[in-house]
Amino acid sequence: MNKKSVRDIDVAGKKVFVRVDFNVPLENGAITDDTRIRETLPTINYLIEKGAKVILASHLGRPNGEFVDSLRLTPVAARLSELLGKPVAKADEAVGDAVKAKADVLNNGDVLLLENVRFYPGEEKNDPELAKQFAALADVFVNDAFGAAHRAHASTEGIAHFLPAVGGLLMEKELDVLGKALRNPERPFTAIVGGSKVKDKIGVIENLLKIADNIIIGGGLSYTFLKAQGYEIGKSLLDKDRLELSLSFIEKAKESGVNFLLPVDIVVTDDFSADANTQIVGIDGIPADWEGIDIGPKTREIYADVIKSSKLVVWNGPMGVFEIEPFSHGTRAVAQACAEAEGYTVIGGGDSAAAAEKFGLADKMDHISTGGGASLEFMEGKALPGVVALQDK
Ligand SMILES: Nc1ncnc2c1ncn2[C@@H]1O[C@H](COP(=O)(O)OP(=O)(O)OP(=O)(O)O)[C@@H](O)[C@H]1O
Ligand SMILES: O=C(O)[C@H](O)COP(=O)(O)O
Repeated sequence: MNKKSVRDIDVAGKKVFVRVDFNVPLENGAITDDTRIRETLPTINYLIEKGAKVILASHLGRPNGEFVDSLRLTPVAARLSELLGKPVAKADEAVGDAVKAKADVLNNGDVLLLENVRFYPGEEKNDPELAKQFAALADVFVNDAFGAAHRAHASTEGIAHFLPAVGGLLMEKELDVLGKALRNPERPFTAIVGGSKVKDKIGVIENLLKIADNIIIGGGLSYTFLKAQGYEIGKSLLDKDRLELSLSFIEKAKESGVNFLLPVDIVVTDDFSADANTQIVGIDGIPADWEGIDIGPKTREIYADVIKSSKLVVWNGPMGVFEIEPFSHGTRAVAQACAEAEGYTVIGGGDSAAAAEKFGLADKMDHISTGGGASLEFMEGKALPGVVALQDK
């Protein structure tokens, strides 16, 4: 990282405002995956050991500038306290006199978690007034929220204009791993792009065409590419505004010698449910009233071979509707191949990370990013505002 990190500054006795990404999945108020909390422990423990007064801030969900009780950070404070093995004070607001009073009585090594920063309309607007109020709570700003680094918000970007600003250890790790992978990739470098949002993934494919040796396309994304080549895709997902662009990627890959892999067979279904009828068809055999839901067995084999013989694999987006068991085989095969690959495997957050976890293969991957959208924007080659705002080394 060409930005200063928490290791480059003196934090002893200082109040440190640490922006973390504790945007964890909740079900009936219980945290169902605490990865994002666990991944911030190195930074928090480092600050505790150095005698800093740690003030943590995060968003949770999208409350749109209003106080929403179900999106309070109370369960997160409890889980963090368990993980740290020490009490974590919790504020019911993120700014104001009551919060300031709580911050002012912290002893060295104490931890305070502020309330959800998105309860304030100024957060997502990057309002300098709100950023100033956050800054007034502390002496130093540490950004460890890689998952929110693509957002220019008051607690991720704005605050950095009012306090000395450095990166946390998770931020440093994410940028180093993803940066090293993409800037100087070990070859063959294989990028796997799946999922359902064609619009969101187009940018990443465009950038990958410049750096990858193999690009594997799967999931809902594939059908726009198949349709662009003239195949019938039935009721499968389609982004009809991006047909030409998809075709141009296939052409560009040919010109630049990139191996651009699309499915050769497909699992199709007549209904989006576990007990629906399914068939395996070639790409020229999708029935007009059925939809593609997973990659077929031949495709799985081809993709797995390419993945296993790669030196670097970066994966973003499932190969099919893996949440429904009969349509999970393609994603499972790709996850298994990543786990078995000799090379370095990086998962770009979001659903692919959830899939690897579900199949019990997460610990076989070399790096699972805590950023979904953030890792995607990073892979697109875009600057992340939460990183740009930090002090240069
Ligand atoms: N053939 C398909 N038809 C419809 N939906 C699909 C298909 N293949 C995969 N999906 C769905 O795509 C969703 C994930 O798509 P998305 O583009 O959000 O990827 P992602 O990996 O979550 O991205 P991010 O990592 O940025 O969060 C999954 O819920 C999956 O069920
Ligand atoms: O989950 C994420 O990708 C981050 O926490 C950012 O959340 P957002 O998409 O609501 O800004």
